[in-house]
Amino acid sequence: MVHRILIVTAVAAEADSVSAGLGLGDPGLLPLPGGLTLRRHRDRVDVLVGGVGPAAVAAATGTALAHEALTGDRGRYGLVVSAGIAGGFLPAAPVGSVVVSSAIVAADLGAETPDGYLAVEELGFGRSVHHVPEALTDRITTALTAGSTDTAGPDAGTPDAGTPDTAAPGTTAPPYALAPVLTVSTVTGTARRAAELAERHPTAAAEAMEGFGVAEAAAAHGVPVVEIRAVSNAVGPRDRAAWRIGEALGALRHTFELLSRTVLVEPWEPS
Ligand SMILES: O=C(O)c1cccc(C(=O)CC[C@H]2O[C@@H](n3cnc4c(=O)[nH]cnc43)[C@H](O)[C@@H]2O)c1
Repeated sequence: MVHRILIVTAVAAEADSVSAGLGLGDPGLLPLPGGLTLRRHRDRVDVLVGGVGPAAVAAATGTALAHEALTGDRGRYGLVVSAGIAGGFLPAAPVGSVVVSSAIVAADLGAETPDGYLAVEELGFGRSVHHVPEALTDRITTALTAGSTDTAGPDAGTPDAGTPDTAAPGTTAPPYALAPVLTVSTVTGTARRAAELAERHPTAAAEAMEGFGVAEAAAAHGVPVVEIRAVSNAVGPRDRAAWRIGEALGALRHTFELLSRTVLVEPWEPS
């Protein structure tokens, strides 16, 4: 049996981009407890607006996962995806590019001490990292690379391919990076904080506010999880006017267009 896929975003604009990219037509609307609504596409892919921040989205994702487990005809979801826009660390993730998570990291779940930051593991409880199965990221990056070479020539699809043109669907595919994505409860707004995070997580390519919450809920239900983010702004000194939300939403849509031809048609199932 092929399990459904659950894609969770923070806000409706992100869900609209994902849904448009899927190209599966108008979804059916399925009310869930807690005032949530699942957008069900062709009985295969569910898109959920889960709210901003790790706590809201963990509650929403947990509700959807429990609902499927208790009332669904397929037992459980086969895959959960945390999707949306994000801040990007330069040079790995310029505005308009996409980051596929190799790991989902709670970057502020721990304790400050006079000697520096301690993650929860170092405090003796909990976890701050979810590793994403390589078999899953391989399938995703293969699809994105194929999409890039289809439409944009040999350099597209590599992390250092540079800032793409505005990502209108059907034109240049966004370049991507495969790297850890950080989850923060507070958007980084200073160069000092950005440098702290980069020092602690030198391979991270993006920060957003939901991935770890989605991952905790997915892990509690034994479902694999990946985070896919389109970069709207650089991580650094706050400049909200510089956020390129339209460009990022276009890249998000294009990414799901590419995935819907492959990964989301033949869903990855853990062995
Ligand atoms: O105003 C709009 O039209 C609009 C459309 C789509 C999304 C938004 C958001 O504000 C989404 C908030 C969401 O974005 C993530 N995000 C984006 N950049 C960063 C960042 O630098 N650091 C942390 N998070 C970021 C985050 O996941 C928020 O949930 C507005």
